[in-house]
Amino acid sequence: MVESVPVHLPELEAERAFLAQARAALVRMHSDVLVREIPVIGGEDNDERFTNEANARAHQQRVLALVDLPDVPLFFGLLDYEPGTIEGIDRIHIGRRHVHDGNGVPLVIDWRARVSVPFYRATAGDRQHVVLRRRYGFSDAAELTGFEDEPLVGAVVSDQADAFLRAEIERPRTGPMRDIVATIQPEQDDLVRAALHPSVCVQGAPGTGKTAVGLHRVAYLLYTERERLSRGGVVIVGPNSSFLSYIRKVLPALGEVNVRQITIEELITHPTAAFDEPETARVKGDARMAAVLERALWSYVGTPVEGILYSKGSRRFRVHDYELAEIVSALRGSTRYAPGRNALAQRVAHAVLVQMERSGDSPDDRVQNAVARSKPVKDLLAAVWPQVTPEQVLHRLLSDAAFLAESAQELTEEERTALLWAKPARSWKSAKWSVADTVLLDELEDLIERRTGSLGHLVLDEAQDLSAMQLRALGRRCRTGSATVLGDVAQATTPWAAGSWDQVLGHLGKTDGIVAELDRGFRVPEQIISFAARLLPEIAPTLGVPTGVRTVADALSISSTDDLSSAVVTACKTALAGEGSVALIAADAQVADLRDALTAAGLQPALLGASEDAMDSSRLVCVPATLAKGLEFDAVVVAEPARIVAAEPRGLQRLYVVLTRAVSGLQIVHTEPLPKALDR
Ligand SMILES: Nc1ncnc2c1ncn2[C@@H]1O[C@H](COP(=O)(O)OP(=O)(O)OP(=O)(O)O)[C@@H](O)[C@H]1O
Repeated sequence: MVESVPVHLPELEAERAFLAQARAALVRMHSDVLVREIPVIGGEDNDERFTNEANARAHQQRVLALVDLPDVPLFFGLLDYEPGTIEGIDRIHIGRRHVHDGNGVPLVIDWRARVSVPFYRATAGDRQHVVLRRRYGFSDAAELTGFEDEPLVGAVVSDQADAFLRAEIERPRTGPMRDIVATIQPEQDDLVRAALHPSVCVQGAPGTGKTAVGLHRVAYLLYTERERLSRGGVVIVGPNSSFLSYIRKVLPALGEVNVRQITIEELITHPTAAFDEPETARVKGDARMAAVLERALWSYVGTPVEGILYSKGSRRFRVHDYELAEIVSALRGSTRYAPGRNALAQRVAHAVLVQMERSGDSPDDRVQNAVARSKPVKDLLAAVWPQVTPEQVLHRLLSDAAFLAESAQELTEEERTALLWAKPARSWKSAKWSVADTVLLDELEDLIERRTGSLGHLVLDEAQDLSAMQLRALGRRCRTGSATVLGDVAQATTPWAAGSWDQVLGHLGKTDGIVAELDRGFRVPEQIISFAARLLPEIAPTLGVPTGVRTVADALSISSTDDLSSAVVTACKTALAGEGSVALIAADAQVADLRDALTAAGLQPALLGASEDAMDSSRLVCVPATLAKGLEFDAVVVAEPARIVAAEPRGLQRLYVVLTRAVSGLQIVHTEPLPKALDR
């Protein structure tokens, strides 16, 4: 959104009048929906209640989607088509949603519609029937301030789009992330508009627009596949609540209010009360754990050593041990654990029924069910196919070294030792589970009884940090749906990260997914990205060096000092003299002291993670390094890189994340030497 674009005034006035007309039309559309009666089906059975609730929900969402957000411009672009290309109209305004007048004549066309595509894709060489593209500038209050025309025929000025993009990227940040719908780039548009199936996986350097692409893709898919997706729903999984809070406004601004944005812990809803050492968490997240859990669970199924005797009146029916053994062995592994148990009871009952028939009876299903529930059969089940809970199996696995050794042949002895609890809880009921444990419990749950239902679409942001077992748990929730997987292997900070993107897709159960790469960095100025990229040979040697699309004068400064606090205060004051958001990022353990120093200097910094709206409430935010992922600020001050590196096993990756958060300027302040890779 460019604020001052020189334009011919009467035409600007006409555009303003059109904007006012479109706004009035949207208000009317909103009030039409508001007063429209929601159809109610009579009756109180479950189907009718479900339909009535679904209708009410759909109505509510439609009402919300039509709210005119005062600070979001209703359109951002315009296309003039060659006459006759589209029936009835040659000129379309493109906006975040569709607006029509009282007669159904479109005033603003949704950016997701097919006729809007050339706004993002047409070039002088491939005009797609477009003769002119117009881009509008708005003030922060969404007032139309100007526009810029890009003719695609005749004398073509080629750098206008770039200037517009640059202005849009550099518009000072206040509060949460905003949409990029006015300036989506062609390589991003390819991914945004990719079909629902197969799944898409995007590897991209910092600031290449992965998160933006994921969010706009969701909006696009909800537009083209609303019916299909409304059944299973769409979920976006992000790394933590600060990140989710940062992205929360993008989809509503695009008119999509019905997408859950949550962390993986919120998706796998098992309470946690324990923490793992990194090596323990790594082993628990390893794909080999799937086989370990499967073996552990099935080891509960034994071999019958004696037959059973079923009595009915004075008659006795016997099923021999070898017959039982045959039934058990046929069932073992051919179904999930719980249905296998039920099937065992039914097959044994059937064997009894066959004998009853042979002796002249004609028993029916009810008799078979009665036999399946009888004491001899129950005793058999308890002995050879006992009922188990995920908690029981995992508790035994993590506390019983012999059981673990038997179940976990694929792990090394050191890995098994890392798994065993130092002080096991007495019973599975009192066990305290860690985050990694809850994922194992989730796997066991599915081995016992298949999870039903599937999301329509799942977006995984910062997916490079997920473990194989987490990916399996996520994939189970989206068995028939598709996924958008976003990440950067150079930013993998967890010791349990699953590995290459092909492996990630494999664990997720989406082996048909396509892997694409974004390599133009929009956020970070070239000088900063090439400085941060000095770390790449150490942290991700296979990745190419990213490029920045912009250079910014004096974007990077590095100062060595004896007094960290006062140097940080000075750097933050310098940054605050500019426009937009400012972050101080430091090792988690140093944040409190530095924040005190900033407060003492009268700067009133907010603390990220302390409240939902930390990034909305103050221009200056103190950010613990472990929460910086996915975020961005106009200016960033990084304190003591060496401490950030020393704080964790993948400290260099963390530093790479931290160094790539700035849109305009990065100041590095240090007392200790910089990490070797940077200090060239
Ligand atoms: N086409 C675009 N037009 C305008 N701004 C863009 C465009 N693409 C990306 N940006 C901006 O660049 C910044 C980085 O985008 P985003 O956060 O999506 O990148 P990312 O690849 O997810 O980064 P990271 O790896 O650091 O999480 C955002 O401010 C985004 O709005």
